[in-house]
Amino acid sequence: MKMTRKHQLLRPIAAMTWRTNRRASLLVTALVVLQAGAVAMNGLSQRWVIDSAGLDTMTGLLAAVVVGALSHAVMAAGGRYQSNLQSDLADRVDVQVNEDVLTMVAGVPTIDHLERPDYLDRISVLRHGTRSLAAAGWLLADAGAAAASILLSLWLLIGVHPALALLAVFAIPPLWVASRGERMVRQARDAGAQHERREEAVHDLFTDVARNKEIRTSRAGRRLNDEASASWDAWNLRLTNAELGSVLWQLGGWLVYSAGFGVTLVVVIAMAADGRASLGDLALVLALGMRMRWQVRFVVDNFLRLAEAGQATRHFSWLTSYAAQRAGKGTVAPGRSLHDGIVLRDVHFTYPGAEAAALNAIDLTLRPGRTVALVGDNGAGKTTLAKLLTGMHAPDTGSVTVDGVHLDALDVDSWRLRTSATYQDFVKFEVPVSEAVGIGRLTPPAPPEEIADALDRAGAARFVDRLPDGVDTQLGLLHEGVDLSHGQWQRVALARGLLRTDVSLLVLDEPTAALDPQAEQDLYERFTRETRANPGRVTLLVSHRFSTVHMADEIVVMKNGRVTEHGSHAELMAARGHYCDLFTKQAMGYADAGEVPEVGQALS
Ligand SMILES: Nc1ncnc2c1ncn2[C@@H]1O[C@H](COP(=O)(O)OP(=O)(O)OP(=O)(O)O)[C@@H](O)[C@H]1O
Repeated sequence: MKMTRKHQLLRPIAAMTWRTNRRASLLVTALVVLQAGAVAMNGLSQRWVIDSAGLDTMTGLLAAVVVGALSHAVMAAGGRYQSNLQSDLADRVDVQVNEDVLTMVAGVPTIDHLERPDYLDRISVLRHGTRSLAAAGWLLADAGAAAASILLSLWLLIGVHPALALLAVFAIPPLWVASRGERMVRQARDAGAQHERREEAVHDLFTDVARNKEIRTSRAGRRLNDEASASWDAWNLRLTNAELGSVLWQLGGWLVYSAGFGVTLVVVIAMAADGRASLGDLALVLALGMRMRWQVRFVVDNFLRLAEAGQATRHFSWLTSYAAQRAGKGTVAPGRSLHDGIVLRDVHFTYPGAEAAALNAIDLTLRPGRTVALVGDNGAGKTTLAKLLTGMHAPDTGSVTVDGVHLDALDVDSWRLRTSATYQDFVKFEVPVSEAVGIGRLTPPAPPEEIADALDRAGAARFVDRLPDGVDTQLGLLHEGVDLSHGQWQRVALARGLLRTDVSLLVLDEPTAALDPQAEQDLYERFTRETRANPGRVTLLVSHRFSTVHMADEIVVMKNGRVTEHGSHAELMAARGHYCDLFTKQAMGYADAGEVPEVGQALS
């Protein structure tokens, strides 16, 4: 990673630390600077003490003892106090960095980063590394102070004999091998992120009631766990090997330093023996040499931790620039009422890593005031198209425009204000019913009458009235609430999607998959009537049931990512194509079961 990028990130981290606690930040900075001088002063005082020992005057000895005591106090007590303060500050900044990461992850308008394994790996490594990232500024300051202290020590050593500067050369191998070892560990950690995610995902399977049922039935629990554990163990072995390799390299580096220090001592002892150096000089070299070993070690350790922070820093920088790149261009979405509608021109889209395109050459105009039904077999591309329209994905080529403005040029928040959607993989919010529905409002809280209206339009009012506390009933077993049937949960999700009525685009992606065909048809008829009364809105109904969408103003049939038929029910029936074929089969089936009586009329 380039230094400039690191600096770009260190600045906000430093600013966050400063904002968190100014007094503590100032105190720690002062202690860092003091520490840098204390080591050299300590060595120097030892020389003064020894050199003053033979003299008549006590003043020099006293001054040396005071300097020595002070520097020792700064190193011992100050060091501990400083590290406690630093750790406390880093903890608080960690919370802030974590929040920033989550805000960025959630703030990226598209969802590609949540579907791509390589991006998920980066986010996972970053989320595990926020603590080291938060401490990065102090690590750098400490390493800088230690480096300054080493230079000061060197200057004092050169005062004894210039050749003693060679001790600095022996400090290079430990630094160099530390960097090499760190690279090995970092690569192993990056490579293992997917195993870590997998292990976590498997553990989640065991604690989630809904998924746990399936695992128990299929008795797949042990196998899944064994597989995830095996892949985790393999990665752990690789990480342990890398860490062991790193330690061996460091051991080699320290052996070189120790040998150099030994040679230095022999030289100074020889100098003292023939009178070219005093006993004080010998004490100084001994003290500084020992301290320098400690200081180099400190720089190395900080460097290793800084490199770990660097790994998180790289991913943080990536996320920051990715989020900035993906941010809306700032054009505010056109007014609530659409005029020209939403136009897709030659839209192609392939999921990252997928071989086949999910959408292929889509040309479609969704006109305001109309309900458009999107039908097709499983995997036809219906949900993908819905996700493109709500801005979750951007087309690879082609364009999506809203009243003539390109969707990727729109301010995403303003477009989200104009859209509402219910997806087939809805969320079961375990909160009171009113909140589970009220979350659908962008500026909470939702007034009770709006919630009641949404529940009514979603066909949920009746069963909610029967709940122990009506709309105040706590949902879900997690908080000792009431669990609902899957269809009831789906109706609550639908009410959430229907809460906002001032939208330009309403996407209902199989919102009724858990309901019977008759209930689905009733709801679809209602949405179609509502949209006709709302001439500035487009409602997109996604369904794989051909028989329940015949009332829509337009029906779009999709197959293998392409639009194969498009028109009104009557037009498509007259064309006698795929739609006519499947509609007839499905409608007949339901009519035989007496579920969708209107279908008979529609067929005739
Ligand atoms: N996140 C994803 N990553 C890779 N491929 C995906 C992803 N989501 C969907 N696909 C693929 O894209 C194609 C279209 O999927 P899509 O979910 O849009 O179909 P659909 O018509 O909504 O199907 P269904 O009726 O089953 O919901 C499928 O081949 C599917 O495998």
